Amino acid sequence: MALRLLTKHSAHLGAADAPITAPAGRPAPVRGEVLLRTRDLVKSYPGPDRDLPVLGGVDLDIKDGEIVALLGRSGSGKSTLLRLLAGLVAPTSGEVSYRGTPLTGANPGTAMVFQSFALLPWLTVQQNVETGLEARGVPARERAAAARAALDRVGLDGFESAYPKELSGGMRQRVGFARALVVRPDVLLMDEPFSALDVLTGQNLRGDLMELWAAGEFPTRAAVLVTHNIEEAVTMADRIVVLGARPYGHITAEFDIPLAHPRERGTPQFDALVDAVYRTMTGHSDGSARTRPAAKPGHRTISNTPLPAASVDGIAGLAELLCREHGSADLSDLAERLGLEHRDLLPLVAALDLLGFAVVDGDDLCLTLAGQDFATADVQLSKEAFSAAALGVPLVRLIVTSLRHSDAPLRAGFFRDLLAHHWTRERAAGQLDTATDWGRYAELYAYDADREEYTLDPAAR
Ligand SMILES: Nc1ncnc2c1ncn2[C@@H]1O[C@H](COP(=O)(O)OP(=O)(O)OP(=O)(O)O)[C@@H](O)[C@H]1O
Repeated sequence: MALRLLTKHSAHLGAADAPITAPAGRPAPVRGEVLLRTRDLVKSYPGPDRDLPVLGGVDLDIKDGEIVALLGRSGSGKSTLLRLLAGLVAPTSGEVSYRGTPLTGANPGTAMVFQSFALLPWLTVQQNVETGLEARGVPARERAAAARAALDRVGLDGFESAYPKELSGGMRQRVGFARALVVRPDVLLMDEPFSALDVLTGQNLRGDLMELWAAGEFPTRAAVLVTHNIEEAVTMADRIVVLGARPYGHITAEFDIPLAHPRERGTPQFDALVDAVYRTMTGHSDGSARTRPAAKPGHRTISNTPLPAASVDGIAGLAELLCREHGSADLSDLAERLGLEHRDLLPLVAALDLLGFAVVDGDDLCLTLAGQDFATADVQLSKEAFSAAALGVPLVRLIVTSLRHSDAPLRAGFFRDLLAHHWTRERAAGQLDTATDWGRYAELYAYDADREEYTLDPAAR
């Protein structure tokens, strides 16, 4: 379903159909003017015994005319930053301002599109779109016309009286976009808006939106997109901001994307940008002129070495694949051949790197000798290679040494609490799951899931 470009085809002529000029009461647009600004933005959430930092000292400007993509590993604070820009959560310290005025509540210049669509199931499509305007006190008649126009704009003319459950995922997200665009926000904030859609539906919606944007018919002045998908970011954004997670969310790199729209995957410039961003996100960038590489980790501790969500099976699968590729492979090629997104490979690549089984060299992932042993030796030797590597991982080592100093089994809660000094409960639990899987396979310790207890394997004494 293609979006209709209202100014050319619409039968409805309401407030939302007007050509894009400054809405009444707003200053006239100035290309490049800073619309949103954060300075030294810090956000922490309360932890069990101290505050857990999520974002530390973020300085970001969103300017008139640009689409900015926020990329970063899970937990780097992308969604938190978006919610701070929307004024939906308050900073712990530092400032968010809209057109020079510090926010004290919800940002009047933004509207949000959510991954989960967030439609109200008991309201019709038309009523869902009107909610945004209702909250801003727009009179009923004007509201109805603007909502119809916004629905037409996103290709949903004729679905006004349908309920969300009657629509496909792609159509529901079109309603999500109509609801945000109907208020003609200065800055549209999008939190992984395509990731709940199947690939083709997402591609179609993305293409339609970019068509409107390129034609200057998008009723917003700027947009911020949170995504995990590097190709999506390179397709849509004028600028990509990469957030790093250690020890808390901060900007590690920025990339300008100077390509004209529509952008084609597979062109050398497009692929080079995807690779450069990918290298930065995996922490192995020699970088573009604007890239600041992440600080080198020093001594490894549980606070600076989070475990990726990678199972032994997944790690072995990737190592075996590399063996079949004669020990190394171009990561972009590999992801494409496997039909994966770049991000799907990231935890496995991080795990191979952490275990010393592979190194990232430029665009290539290369097995080390230890990695070859792990992938090719018989089961016992492969386990031994894994066990030796796992003992170099701080959390696994902590569990083993704690058990060696204890005569009795140790509770998982003990390690969760230690991790919770540095990570949120959710991330601590995820890391402990990985450490459990790795240590069990390595025959370092056993884990009783019912009792939530670790016991040292006799061989590891
Ligand atoms: N309301 C909250 N209370 C406590 N911790 C929170 C809250 N919201 C987010 N966090 C924590 O802040 C960290 C950053 O979360 P956020 O959702 O912003 O990251 P993200 O980069 O968007 O992650 P993802 O890509 O997985 O969505 C996470 O560790 C998360 O558990």
